Amino acid sequence: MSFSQYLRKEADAIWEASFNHPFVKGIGDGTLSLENFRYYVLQDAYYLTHFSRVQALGAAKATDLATTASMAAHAQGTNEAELSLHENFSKRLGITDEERQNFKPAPTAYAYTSHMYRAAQFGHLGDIIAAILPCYWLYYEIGERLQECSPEESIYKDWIAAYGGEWFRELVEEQIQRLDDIAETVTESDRQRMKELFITSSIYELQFWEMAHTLEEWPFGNEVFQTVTAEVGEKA
Ligand SMILES: Cc1ncc(CN)c(N)n1
Repeated sequence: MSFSQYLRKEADAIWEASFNHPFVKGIGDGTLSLENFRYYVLQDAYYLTHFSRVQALGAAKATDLATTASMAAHAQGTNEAELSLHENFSKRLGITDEERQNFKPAPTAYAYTSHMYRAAQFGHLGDIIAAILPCYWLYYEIGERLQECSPEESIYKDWIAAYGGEWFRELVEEQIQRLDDIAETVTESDRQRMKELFITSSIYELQFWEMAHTLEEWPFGNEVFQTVTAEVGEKA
């Protein structure tokens, strides 16, 4: 069994919980409220901005130029494909510039992106791929499972089409192969750490649906968070 197949098996119960989450089911059958999807789009734009930076950190940590170029292309792809999909959704959902400017990441979005930066800061490329792979792979499997669904809301149709599409499958397969190649050359303790990063990201993926389902907020209000984002110059 390849390392990626092993990780997929270990994460199976967590992924099943994502497949069955009311937010995901609601996209498929069209019952998800647009208020929740709107909240998700704002949080996900923040998430993807940082995801793209982590991909770029992966490019910097690669030990050969071909991998650097490929990881940099992935970072650009996140920007061009996924963030532009969100641009499109934002227009259709009437998200204003003011809303974007006043946006604050919810606790889960902040924690998940911080987790990925942690992998990038302390790990090697294998750690980065392990931490970002559920983001690719889980969404692809969700897109595939929802292919047969035909929700009335066109935004949900477009979301399903994007993640179940061929372009996304190729990206996912490339990163799975990269993880397996790296896993063959590293130590058992590296593989154990990579597994933990993969499982933790899988849990955060599940939490991300829950965050959007409950419109999660900071316990003492977003103001507490204002200084943190201002200090590091974060933008959604
Ligand atoms: C939280 C999250 N995870 C994954 C994806 C798919 N790249 C996404 N858009 N957002």
